[in-house]
Amino acid sequence: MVSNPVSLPSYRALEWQADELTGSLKLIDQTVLPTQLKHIDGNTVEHIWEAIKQLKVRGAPAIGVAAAYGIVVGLQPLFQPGADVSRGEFDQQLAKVARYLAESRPTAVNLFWAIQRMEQVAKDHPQMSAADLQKRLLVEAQAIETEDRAMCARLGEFGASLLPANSGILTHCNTGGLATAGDGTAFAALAHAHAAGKQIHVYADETRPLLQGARLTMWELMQRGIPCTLITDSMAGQVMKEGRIGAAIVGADRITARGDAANKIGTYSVAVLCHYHKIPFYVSAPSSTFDLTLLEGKSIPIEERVSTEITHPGGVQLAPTGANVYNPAFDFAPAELITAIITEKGIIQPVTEANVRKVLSA
Ligand SMILES: CSC[C@@H](O)[C@@H](O)C(=O)COP(=O)(O)O
Repeated sequence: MVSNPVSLPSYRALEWQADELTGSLKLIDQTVLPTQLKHIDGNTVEHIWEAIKQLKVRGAPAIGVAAAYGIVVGLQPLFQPGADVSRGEFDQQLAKVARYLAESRPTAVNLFWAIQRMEQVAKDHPQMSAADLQKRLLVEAQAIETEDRAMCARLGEFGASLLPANSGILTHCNTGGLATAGDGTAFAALAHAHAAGKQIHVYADETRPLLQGARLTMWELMQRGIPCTLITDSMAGQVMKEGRIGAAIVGADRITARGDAANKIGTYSVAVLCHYHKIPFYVSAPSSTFDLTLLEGKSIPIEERVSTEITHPGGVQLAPTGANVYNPAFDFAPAELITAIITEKGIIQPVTEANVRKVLSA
């Protein structure tokens, strides 16, 4: 195992900021990166909902952390100076805010996992006053954030141990510090392998249509001094055929009990290409990304996004007015195409239902 310590990125996708009475969630607006490093202030639950919906904050783990803080922010309006908030009133607002946030995006299960975890705190403390419970919920949101950071570090260590040295590594979408509270999932493996002197060179798919690879992963790789090259999604097969790629590693938004892994659209193509070229295809995700209530990838809800993301990239019209568009934001790689799934609890290999359940229950 590679256990070289890796420093965290200097930028933080999300940061809780609080004065004595209220707090808000400071977010990097990821829609304007890399040309602008701009922050937004998530000081209402509507702001946070919008930020998730519009991908200002994105990436499965980061969405979960943002939703946890979103619950705290959504309950704050109850506590006006002098207000005596009853527990009934508090529970009603909690349910409302939880339902609202759950409607922001459908695929990343970390969103629902974090919301349920926050709601469970209230269920576990039926006698607690509203004011104390509000404080306790903030502690829970902070714990979700801290745990995510620790999970990223483990994913980085485990992932780096699998990556071949002196090799090109292909990645898709963005799985770094911008997508998590820490160093990332798949990205953490790249950062750890680089820090350990493995001499890797990262090939980043641009990741159509919203270009998380070109805009965000390239920005993060360059910020961290990791050697990297940008390619379009359609070049992945060619760079593999040229022998430039020793492994591919991606993140996930939801992984089923049998190990089918949903991730950004285009991931399935990468998995198929890896299979054809006999290149290991790794998925890296924390346990909060697993949905053991689902067996097969085809049951994962796939978000469909607006057609203008394809017809008008960056606001510039590219397709004829009125063109029919299909815009699924995710696909899934079936377990059979995944060499191993890296989790903070260990490496799942081969990817079978029995192994998924065994590693996750460790
Ligand atoms: C650590 S992030 C893993 C995934 O969430 C990531 O690969 C991805 O697909 C993100 O999609 P996005 O639509 O940008 O939220």
